[in-house]
Amino acid sequence: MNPFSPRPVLWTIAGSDCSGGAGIQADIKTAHILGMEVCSLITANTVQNSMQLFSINPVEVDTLEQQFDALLSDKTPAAIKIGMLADNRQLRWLIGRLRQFAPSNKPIIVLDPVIKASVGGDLSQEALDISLLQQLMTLVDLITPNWSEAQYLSETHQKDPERCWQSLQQFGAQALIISGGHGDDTDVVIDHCFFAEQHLQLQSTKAQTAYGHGSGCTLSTALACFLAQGYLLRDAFIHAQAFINKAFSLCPDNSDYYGSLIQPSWPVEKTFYPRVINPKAENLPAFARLEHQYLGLYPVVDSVAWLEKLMPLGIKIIQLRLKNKTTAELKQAIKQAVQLSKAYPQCQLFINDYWQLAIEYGAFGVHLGQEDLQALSRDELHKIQQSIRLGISTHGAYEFILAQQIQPSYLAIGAIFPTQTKDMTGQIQGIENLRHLMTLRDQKRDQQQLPVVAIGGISLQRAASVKQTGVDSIAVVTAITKADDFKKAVTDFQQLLTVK
Ligand SMILES: Cc1ncc(COP(=O)(O)OP(=O)(O)O)c(N)n1
Ligand SMILES: Cc1ncsc1CCOP(=O)(O)O
Ligand SMILES: [Mg+2]
Repeated sequence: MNPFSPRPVLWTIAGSDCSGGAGIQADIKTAHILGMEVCSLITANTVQNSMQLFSINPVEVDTLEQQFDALLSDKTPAAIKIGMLADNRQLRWLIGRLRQFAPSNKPIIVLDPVIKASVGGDLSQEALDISLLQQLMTLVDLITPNWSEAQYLSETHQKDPERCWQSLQQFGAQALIISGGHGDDTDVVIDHCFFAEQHLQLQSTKAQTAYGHGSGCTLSTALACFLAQGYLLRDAFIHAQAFINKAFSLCPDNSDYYGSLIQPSWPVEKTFYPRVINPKAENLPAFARLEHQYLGLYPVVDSVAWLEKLMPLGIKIIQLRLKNKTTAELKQAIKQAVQLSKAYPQCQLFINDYWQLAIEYGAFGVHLGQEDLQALSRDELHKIQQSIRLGISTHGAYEFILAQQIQPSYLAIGAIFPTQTKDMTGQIQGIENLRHLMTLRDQKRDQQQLPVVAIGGISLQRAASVKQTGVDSIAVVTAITKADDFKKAVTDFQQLLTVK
């Protein structure tokens, strides 16, 4: 992060915890360390310590109203995190204010519906009206209750994540993250993330420490920060969980003293990232390896004619990416491509999308995207594993970690830069993110690391900065197919990629 570039603004609307661990104090520490500028609207000035909540002391709605107006004119929020609300007057006021945001300039809003203090005791002066809470829920992008709050809000009273989500969705919630940190006796913690039809689950090792005061507020604020910085929800989910895991790792083991969470730094190291729960990949053998770890230039082309022009140029990996073709055209092209590749044994031919045809005609491998993978059954994935190599597209940390668990032959990360070739809205990674993803690569298996390919908007000028991140290959479409002189473009890329 460049310390001189303006930081996006986060507003936290929450209570002050005079003991410093939770509430506004946790939010400010978290948002600051995650690169945000923080503004605070304090709903109550609580009196509490590590053992007990003594009093709440709500702030007048009129003060909150003045603060809201004062900030709106010069500290426009990229995100608002809502924590403790002290009474129904505050709740009603906030619903009214959030409704005034026009859809075009509405900030990301994350609601942490804190109802009980972790030291015990209700955090509201009066019981918050459940129907008002449910109205508030419809105005936010994400809610982050713990288990007891999720059951209360969803009126399910069961520890069943799917049922909680179904019920909250009916009340109008758009996305839900239930952190599994509270309650269970097992050594692992499962966190659930729901949005639309998706249910993502992350598994972490349970922290052996009593230092957890403020973990709920920290998680919720970290999520708001990552979302404000443009991460998709699935990536905000996994980064925020890694951030919390690292925070717990900094706290003393098995301490009797009930202390506050220690907010760590970002970016977070691989060891703190959770496992993605993915039954399809469970106990699947690793896919066959590529023949070279270092691959260099990886042209992705849309015809056999291009393969004919490029294969003789000393390329080690190439892809046939056919779109909008009839079955007959696909069969003919894939068959010809495989025949052609026999004359260039050093060149590993991948077929995009059409795994059955790639297997049928004996291609070296197949490249599949996330949607293709989701459509596959476990048996089909196993069949591909038995027959051919597999490359997988990933777009961000969640998919990168998920795809590594499948142990494919290589992984692609994209789009690194904006591209004209494919609609990648919301999925542009940038160099910094690519660099961080490279640190999340698994340990070597039999002396070899999983090869990583970068793709998307990579020109010759941009290739040097991509190479510096440590990727094993750079995949390009237009930098070759739209070059004035494709042979020169190939040579230039190859030179740049082979120089140490
Ligand atoms: C090397 C490489 N990386 C990514 C892709 C994209 O694959 P996918 O996500 O399946 O999208 P389509 O290419 O099918 O549009 C790729 N083809 N190659
Ligand atoms: C297929 C694909 N997948 C992610 S970006 C991309 C297109 C890459 O094309 P270009 O190199 O022209 O940007
Ligand atoms: Mg595809």
